[in-house]
Amino acid sequence: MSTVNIPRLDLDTYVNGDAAQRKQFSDDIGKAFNETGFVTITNHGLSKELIDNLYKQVKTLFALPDDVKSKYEIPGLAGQRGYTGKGKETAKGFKVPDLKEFWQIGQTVTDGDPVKDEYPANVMVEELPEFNQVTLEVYQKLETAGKSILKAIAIYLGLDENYFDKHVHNGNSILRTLHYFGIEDPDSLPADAVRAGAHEDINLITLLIGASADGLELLTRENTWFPVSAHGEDVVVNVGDMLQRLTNGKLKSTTHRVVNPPRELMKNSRFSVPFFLHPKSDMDLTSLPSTIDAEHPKQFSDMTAGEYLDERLREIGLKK
Ligand SMILES: O=C(O)CCC(=O)C(=O)O
Ligand SMILES: [Fe+2]
Repeated sequence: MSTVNIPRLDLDTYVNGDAAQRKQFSDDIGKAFNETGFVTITNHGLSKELIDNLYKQVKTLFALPDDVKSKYEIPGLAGQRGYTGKGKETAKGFKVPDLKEFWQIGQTVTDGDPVKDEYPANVMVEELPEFNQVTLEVYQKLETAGKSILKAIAIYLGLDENYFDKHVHNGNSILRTLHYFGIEDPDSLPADAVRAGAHEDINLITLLIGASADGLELLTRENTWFPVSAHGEDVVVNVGDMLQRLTNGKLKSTTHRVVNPPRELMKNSRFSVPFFLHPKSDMDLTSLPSTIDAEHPKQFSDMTAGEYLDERLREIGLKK
């Protein structure tokens, strides 16, 4: 039997709870991140209206003609802002690109902040002012939820509750709106073409809206695929490689993928919106000494978040 512990946790019990509720949340998320690397979260601060409007905007964006979208595909940005077209991202170790197109929004930093010059400006969709406005609001709300989750994780790790704050303040996080496009003729595809090939996320944690649509699966410790499904507006949260490195593998960056639907449903699109919570590039990802002992020898080389991101963007074909 596979050990698949994906608890459904109420973030409000951490943010506004009493000491016992906060401790319970932190224990529960820590345990799940140690076993399976995934939880689902309720009361994350995004209303149903906001999520519905987000999806409305995302569908409108991807329905724009390809020549309009490609005007927002900006060379030199490694897909980190604006549009990335079909066939551009290939999961590490795969030959055939994923069956998706996406749009990425990054951090908004006020003038005068030292990281201002590190980040490219966001790309605005001229045709859809509401897309720009709604995605900015979603970015900020998911960032706030993510910061609270990192506080609970810090406590689980025996660190100061505010350990992550200075690293994620003005961090290099990305909101990705994703379209897995419909395929009219599945026979035209290479045999191994999938919506999203098996991969691990690069960042600290990922908050995903939209796993209510089928397709997302995680790889269990027994090497079997297990479907991840969220209720309604719940947000799925998983550990990324940066947090796994920092904790010497105590928190698991679990491999996941998005499978193709049955053949007769291949013509239907799927949309999803992950928020990849990144620290600033100068965060040291060297494993915490408390996570290294005789039973758990050091697994990873010492790197900063910026060095690690650069290496990974090259591996997935976004950076040349
Ligand atoms: O579309 C999904 O459900 C998951 C997307 C994902 O894993 C990713 O973009 O890293
Ligand atoms: Fe992912």
